[in-house]
Amino acid sequence: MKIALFGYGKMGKMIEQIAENRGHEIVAKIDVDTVEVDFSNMDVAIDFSMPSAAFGNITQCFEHGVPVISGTTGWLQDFNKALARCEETGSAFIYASNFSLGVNIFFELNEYLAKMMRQLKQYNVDIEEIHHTQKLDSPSGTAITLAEGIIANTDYTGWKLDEAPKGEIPIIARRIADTPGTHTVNYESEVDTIAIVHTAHNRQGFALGAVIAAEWIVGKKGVFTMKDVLNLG
Ligand SMILES: NC(=O)C1=CN([C@@H]2O[C@H](COP(=O)(O)OP(=O)(O)OC[C@H]3O[C@@H](n4cnc5c(N)ncnc54)[C@H](OP(=O)(O)O)[C@@H]3O)[C@@H](O)[C@H]2O)C=CC1
Ligand SMILES: O=C(O)C1=N[C@H](C(=O)O)C[C@H](O)C1
Repeated sequence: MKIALFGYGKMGKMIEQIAENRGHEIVAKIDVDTVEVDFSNMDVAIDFSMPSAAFGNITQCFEHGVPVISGTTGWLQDFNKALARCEETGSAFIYASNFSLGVNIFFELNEYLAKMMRQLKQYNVDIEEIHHTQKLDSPSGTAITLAEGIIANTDYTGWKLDEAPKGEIPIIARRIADTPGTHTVNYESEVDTIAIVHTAHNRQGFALGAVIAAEWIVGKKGVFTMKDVLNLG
């Protein structure tokens, strides 16, 4: 498979290694300085770039009929517009705030736990995410997906960074050098705490998930999620 990498930073480089080990060819490494892109020579694009660049990269690929795997976080204000462009152009798209198998299982666990906690008003929930200090967006995309999973299954109506009013979920974002990504969902009562935690030890899980999604999407049309790719839920 011919893969174009939009964004050749920490994740782009890790995806290159894993894709080549699985027999794929990297045909383009598109970065902030790239002047011209040859869209005719790629089977699939994988975008791990920057919040300000993701929407433009993704929609350019759609215009050229190239399916897109998007891992960039922090651009969700344009998400619905991207979905509409995908449908209009007859292209194919997967966005995931986190491509690792472990986190996608964690997302399922989070929703299952939220359903059980719905009636237990003595517990208050919060989410903590810890990432490396180069991270541009806050809270993390993964923390937002976790919050959305709780909101869909309880009476919580929204989330806020740091302090949140009653009925909304506080998300605490910490930045610590060299931390690939740790997410905790905490239910606190006066008598105890129930916590679920996912800790990434490195970036390999994110990159492998993105390459597996790219292998899966070629030849398909429409908007999909990692649940489709991994047959979860
Ligand atoms: N969904 C998931 O599983 C995961 C998502 N992520 C997300 O992926 C994104 C990238 O993460 P990471 O690799 O760590 O970040 P890096 O900062 O290491 O890499 C981002 C790269 O994008 C480049 N870039 C800037 N502008 C453009 C542009 N217009 N087109 C293409 N590339 C551009 C940057 O170039 P330059 O440095 O020259 O500006 C840089 O090389 C982040 O949003 C992060 O949150 C990260 C890990 C897992
Ligand atoms: O920027 C990162 O590094 C990561 N970003 C994603 C996010 O915002 O959730 C996924 C992962 O946690 C690493």
